[in-house]
Amino acid sequence: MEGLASLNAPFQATLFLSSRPRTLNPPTQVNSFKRNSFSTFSVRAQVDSTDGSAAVSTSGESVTETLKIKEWEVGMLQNEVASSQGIRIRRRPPSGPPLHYVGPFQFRLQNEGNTPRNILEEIVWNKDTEVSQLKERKPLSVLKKALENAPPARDFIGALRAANERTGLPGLIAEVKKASPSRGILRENFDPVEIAQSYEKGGAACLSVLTDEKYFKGSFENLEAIRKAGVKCPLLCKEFIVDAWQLYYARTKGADAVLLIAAVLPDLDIKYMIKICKLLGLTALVEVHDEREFDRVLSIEGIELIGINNRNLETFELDISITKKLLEGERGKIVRERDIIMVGESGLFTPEDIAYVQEAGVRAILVGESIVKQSDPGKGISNLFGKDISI
Ligand SMILES: O=P(O)(O)OC[C@@H](O)[C@@H](O)c1c[nH]c2ccccc12
Repeated sequence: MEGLASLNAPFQATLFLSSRPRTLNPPTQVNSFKRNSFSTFSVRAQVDSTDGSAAVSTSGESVTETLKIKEWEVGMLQNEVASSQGIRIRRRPPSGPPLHYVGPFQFRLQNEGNTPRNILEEIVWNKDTEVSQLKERKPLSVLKKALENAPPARDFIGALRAANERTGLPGLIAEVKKASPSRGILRENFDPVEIAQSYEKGGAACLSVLTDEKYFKGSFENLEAIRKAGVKCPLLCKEFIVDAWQLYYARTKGADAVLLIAAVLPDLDIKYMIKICKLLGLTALVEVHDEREFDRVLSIEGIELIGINNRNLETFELDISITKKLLEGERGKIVRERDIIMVGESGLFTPEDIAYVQEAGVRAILVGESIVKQSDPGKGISNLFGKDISI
């Protein structure tokens, strides 16, 4: 039978036999964990079983178990809300997939519901775990104190507008990027501060610094070091934000802007996070990849900066005509009327690419691979634009 991979019965069995009341079992139907088949029936089944457990349990472990089941229920309901907004990326329930029992054996079935369906989902699930661990070490109260010593936030959008006006070309957000899951290692000899300084000299308006370690080989140390080295370009913290705590964390590390990905965050989360960004002086770059995400984001009040990612983060497919397609017609008109700055992201390599996305309506671009791979990244900027934009 497929999926009995993580059967860890012998060890768990002792635990189970010694203290676990049988009535604590979460619903055993495997399908109930699948987002789309999460039926009212299965909710009721869990509630019944947890109620039952409360009645019989006196031990601490039972209470923990009950809480875990409740957390799991909330996680599933959050996924339902996200799904209704067309978000395909599911959030992992905080306590992980439910356990199943056969006699004294306890195991987890690997199935569609508890295995990430694509790389973006895997990254987000991993980030959820990572953030909950970091949060324990640095609770919000600690971060709020640390904010007092954070360097002041700088005007990210102002820098992009100024560069666009000065050069007549899209303002450049140059990305300090060592690797990516789709391209592997981009640069072996990677000195983040040197790269950042070279970008600044080459005429970048802002910088983007990847902070995800596991998939992009980035770090918050890189962000902090670049800020501390005196680089004047405002800094985007390029992270997978799943929790408002990360906004505070990014600010304490010297970020001036953060990325919010519409494929990951439901509308309410984006609205809430934009409010917190404003409180902290952070600029939010909200990223979209298709019409539905773009429409959702356009309906949110206070949006000033939207990125169109030409790369699909679920499949890695790259197509720069996405920027053009999304800015055609009514959406482009709304953007111009509201003076929203659009950023063309990913897959830009040549002066022709730049001209193409500029023609489509972007006033800024976000570029990593094509410039970070050059031995002199600052010169890479001149190659990208077909001219020196530092003067
Ligand atoms: O290296 P490229 O193709 O020039 O892409 C840069 C940037 O757009 C890309 O890194 C990116 C855009 N949105 C993201 C979200 C997460 C991780 C990475 C990204």
